[in-house]
Amino acid sequence: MLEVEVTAVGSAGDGIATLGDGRTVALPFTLPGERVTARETGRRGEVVLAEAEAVLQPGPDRVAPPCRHFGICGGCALQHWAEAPYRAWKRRRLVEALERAGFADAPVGECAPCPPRTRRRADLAIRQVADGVAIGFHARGDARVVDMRECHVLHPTIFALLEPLRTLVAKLRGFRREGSALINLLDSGPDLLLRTDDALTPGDRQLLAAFAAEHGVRRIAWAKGQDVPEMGAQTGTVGLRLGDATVAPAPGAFLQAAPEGEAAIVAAVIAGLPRKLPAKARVADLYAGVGTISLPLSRHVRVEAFEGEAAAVAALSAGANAAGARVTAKRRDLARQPLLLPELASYATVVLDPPFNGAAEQMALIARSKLRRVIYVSCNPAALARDAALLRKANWRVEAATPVDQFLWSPHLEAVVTFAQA
Ligand SMILES: C[S@@+](CC[C@H](N)C(=O)[O-])C[C@H]1O[C@@H](n2cnc3c(N)ncnc32)[C@H](O)[C@@H]1O
Repeated sequence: MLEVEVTAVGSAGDGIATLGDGRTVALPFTLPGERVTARETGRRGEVVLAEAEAVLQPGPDRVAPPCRHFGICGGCALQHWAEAPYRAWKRRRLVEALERAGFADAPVGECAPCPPRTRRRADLAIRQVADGVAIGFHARGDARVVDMRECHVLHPTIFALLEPLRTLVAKLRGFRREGSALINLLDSGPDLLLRTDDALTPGDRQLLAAFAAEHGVRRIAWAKGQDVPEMGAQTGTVGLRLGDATVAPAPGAFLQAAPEGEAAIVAAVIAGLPRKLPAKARVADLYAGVGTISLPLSRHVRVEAFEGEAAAVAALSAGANAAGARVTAKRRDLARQPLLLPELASYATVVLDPPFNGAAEQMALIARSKLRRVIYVSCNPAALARDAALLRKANWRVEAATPVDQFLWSPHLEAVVTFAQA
């Protein structure tokens, strides 16, 4: 048994303390200023992992977590922390990422909040359990599924589908032991991608159709395991408003996790544009998805969007064309075929919003380019630090940096950073 004083919160959201012999110990659900007793549970590299047994002296910023599943559910790590220090910690994560890249004293703004119950995209696990069907996020640290009876991050429209989904899945012959439900809340209502572990029967398909009609779900796509999804039931068209266009994302398409987060990202990107843009100027939006950034950006400037997924390119092109938006979308694998120096030179600015692992190949070229300005949207401070270090070496500076708390109560951080040539 250890007795330690917690001094900080680390990047995974765990309290951090230093042992007498100088080793670092990570203690989930503890906070700075707390004295706790703890049991050692393992190692992560040099770090000792431990679970707090008792909080001998609670910290000044400890609050009652609102959710009954907190501590068990893997969705949230920090509900026990008061809002102001929690948000200051999220901002600090961006400060530290930029410091690691070599940008000390970067102008980092306040953290843009996303309120509870605004998450519009949920990837939920489904399991057969002793007394029925469980649906929810995975438990913290293991593969169990938390059968969510409340959730303070999901939009209420998504949460309201969970109980009827339990009933539906329990009746499906095509469900045996496990599956998943990816729900995107579009402007046309919830859009469901259901995966089960066996083939659907004709009776199952009727059940899906009845579910869609009863619960206002315009489209249910279905797949066995990781197969390509097929249509399970459709009662109408799906749509999501982006800028002046309406797009129809494919089932399970990437969307920013919360509309408030999306609005903060788009506002920070637009604020990062050069003040004067010639009439013929073009901006490249890399890793454009269905056009979350391209479409609102096209109100200000002509946009060329690049994206690796064919379905996203098709959705973006169709939406942009129907609305007459100034966006052309092209499919391109930016890891294998990053934009080359002459291509980069043709843009007034490049915006990029890469996946979790960042954009090493593309950033190496951007760092060597004649571009004067790059706006980087990041969902992973570690990848941002690696990618930004390439710009630092090439003498760029940070003009603005905005942390966005898109994943409330989790350790994840979204950020928008505008870099300019020094
Ligand atoms: C974080 S999402 C951003 C999407 C979009 N900007 C948005 O805000 O909705 C990353 C996008 O990068 C795409 N992507 C991943 N790897 C890629 C690659 N090698 N080349 C091009 N696009 C890729 C994904 O399909 C996804 O749409």
